[in-house]
Amino acid sequence: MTFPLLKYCGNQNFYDYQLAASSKASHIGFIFYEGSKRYVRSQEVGRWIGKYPKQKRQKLVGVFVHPTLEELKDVLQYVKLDIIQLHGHETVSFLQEVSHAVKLPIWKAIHHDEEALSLMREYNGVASGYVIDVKTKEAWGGTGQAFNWEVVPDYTQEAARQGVQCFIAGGVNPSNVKQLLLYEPMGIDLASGIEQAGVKSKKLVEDLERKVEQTMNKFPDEQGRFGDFGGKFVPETLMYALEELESGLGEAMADPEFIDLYHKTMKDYSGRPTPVTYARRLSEKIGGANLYLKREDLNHTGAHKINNAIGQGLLAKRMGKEKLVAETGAGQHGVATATIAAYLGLSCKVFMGKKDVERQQLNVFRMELLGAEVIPVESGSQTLKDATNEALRYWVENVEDTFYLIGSVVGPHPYPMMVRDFQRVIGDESKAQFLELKGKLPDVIAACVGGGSNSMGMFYPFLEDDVELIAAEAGGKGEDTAFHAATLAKGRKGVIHGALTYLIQDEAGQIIEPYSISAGLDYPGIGPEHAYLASIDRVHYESITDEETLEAVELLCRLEGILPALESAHALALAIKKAKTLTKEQDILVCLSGRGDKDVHSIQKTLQGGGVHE
Ligand SMILES: O=C(O)c1ccccc1NCC(=O)[C@H](O)[C@H](O)COP(=O)(O)O
Repeated sequence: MTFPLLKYCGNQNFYDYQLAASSKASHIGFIFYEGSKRYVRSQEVGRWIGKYPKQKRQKLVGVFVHPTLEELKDVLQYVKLDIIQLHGHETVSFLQEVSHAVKLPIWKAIHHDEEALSLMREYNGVASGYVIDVKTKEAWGGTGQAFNWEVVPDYTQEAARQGVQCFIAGGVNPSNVKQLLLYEPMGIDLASGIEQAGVKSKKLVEDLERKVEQTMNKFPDEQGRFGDFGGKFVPETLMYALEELESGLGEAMADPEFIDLYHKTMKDYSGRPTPVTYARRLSEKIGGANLYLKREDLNHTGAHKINNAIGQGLLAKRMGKEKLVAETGAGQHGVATATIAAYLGLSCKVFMGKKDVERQQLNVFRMELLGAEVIPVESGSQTLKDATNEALRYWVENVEDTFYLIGSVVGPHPYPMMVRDFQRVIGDESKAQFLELKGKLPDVIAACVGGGSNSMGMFYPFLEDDVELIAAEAGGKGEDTAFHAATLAKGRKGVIHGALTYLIQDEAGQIIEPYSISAGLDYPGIGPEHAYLASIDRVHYESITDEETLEAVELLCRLEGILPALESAHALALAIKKAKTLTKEQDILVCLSGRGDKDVHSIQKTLQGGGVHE
C-alpha cells in the first residue's frame, strides 16, 4: 500500500497554513464559503502564501458551496488555486460551466448516503476528483462525524474506474486513522480531527502522520513488489536460494554488529564518506543553478559499485558462503566483486559476455590480477544480459557454497531492495553534508540510470522530501534510432532477470540489444523500483545522447579538473540542462557515480571518429 494523499482542510490563520505547508500533506484546503466557521478571506490567504511558500508538490484546494462564477474568479485573483472543490448540490452542468470558466480541475463533494455511488457516476468525466463527506442539518462539511468506512472500497473503485482521485472525509483523526487505512483509501481529508480549540494542532498533525507511516508497508511488499513492478519471476529451482538469501539478509540487517561492520569497512577500506564538491567554475560557465557533485568517483576502485559489493560480500561471509559469483558488462561490477572477494578471502567467478571480454580487456586483466576467474559467455548476444542468465544458472546449481552478488537494483526480490539498501549511503551522506554546507536540501538531484543502483541509492533517502529528482537514461545516438538504452522512454512492461519492469523489446517480446557510449548503462531493463517511481511521477526520467555526454565530460575535465565516468557524465549533462532553467539561488546535486579513467580509450576513439563499440 502506498502513502495516501493527505488533505488538511479549513486552515483559518497563518499558523494553520504554515503547519500544513511544512507537513506531509499533499493538499492544503481553504474554505471560501461564508456560512462556514472556517471561512477565510482570499486576500489573507494570498498574503500567507506570499510569506511562506508551500512545498512544490503540494496543491492548494479552494472549497466553495454554491458559488457564483464571479465569486470564484474573485478568489482566484488573490490565490493561485490548483483545484476547486464544490461542496454543495452543484449540478453536472454547473461543474462544466466552472471548468470552462476557470480552467482548473474541479472536485465534487459527495455526501455519503445510499444514493452516493450512483450520484458519483453522474459526474463521470466532469469531476476530476471526489471528496466523500458527511453532511448534517447544520453544516455541509467539517462536521467531525464519520460514516461507516466499510463502503470506502466501493467509492475508491468507482473513482479508479473514472481515473480520478477520491478522498475520504468526515471525522478522521489520529485515534481512528489506522482503522480507516484498513480500507485503503486513496486520500484522506481532515479538518476538525487535527484541530484543538479551533486551531490546527502541531501535536495532532505529527501524531496523525506517525500513525499513517506506521501502518504503511514500506516498499517492496512481501512479494517483493514495488506497486506493479518487481516480484520473483523465477523457476522453482531458484526459490530456495532466494528464500535463503531473504532470511539471511533480514537477520543481518537487524543485527547492529553487522551494520557496524558494513559502515566500518566502507570507512576504513573504501574511504567513505565521499565528499560533496562545489563545481564553481562549471556553475559560473553554465549560469543558472549551482552545481554540486557527490564524489562517488573517490571511492576505492573508482565508483559507487564497491558500496554494494562490500555489503553483499560481508553478507555472503556471514551466511557461510565461500564463493562469490557475479555478472559484469563493462567490468566495473566484476572488479568491485573481485576486490571484495580478495579482501574477504573468498573465491570469485565473474561471468562476462564474450563481446564485452573483447572490448574491456583492461578490466578483464584487472579482475584476474585480483584473483577472479573471468568466464566468457558465448550464448545470445554475448553481452550483459547473457552473462546475467549464466550467472543465475550457475548459482542455482551451486547454491550450497555460492553467493550471487548482483551489481544493480535489478533481478528477483530481494536483490532490488538489498542493493538499494547497500547504496543508500550515497543519499544519506549527501543529505547530512548538504544540510551542513547550505543549511537546506538541494532543490534538484540528478543521477544516471542503467539498472539504476547509484540513482536509487542517491534518491531513496530523499523520496519524502521536497526535492526534485531527475534521472538520465542512455539516449545513445538518439531515442528514435536503433541505438539507445532508453528503457523508460522506449520500453514496455515485461519480465527480465526475474523482475517485472520496463525493458526494450521487439513486437514478439524479444529483448532488443541496448546501445550506449557508456558500457555501464547499456542494460535493456531498469530496476523495478525506478519503474514504480516513474509510474507515480516521483522521479522524472530523460534520455541523454552520447554527444551531450561527451560535451559534459569535456566541460568537467577543463573547468573542474575531474574526469567523470561516461555513466556519470549522463547525469551531469542532464543537470547542466536543468541548471540553465533555474536561478543562482537554487542548487543541483549531481551523483558523480564514478571516475572516467576506464573510459579514456572509448572517449579518445569516439572523439577521433572511430565509434565506441565497433
Ligand atoms: O470545514 C468546513 O467548515 C466546511 C464547511 C462547508 C463545506 C465544507 C467544509 N469542509 C470541507 C472539507 O473538505 C473538510 O475537510 C471535510 O468536511 C472533513 O471535515 P472533518 O469532519 O471536520 O474532518
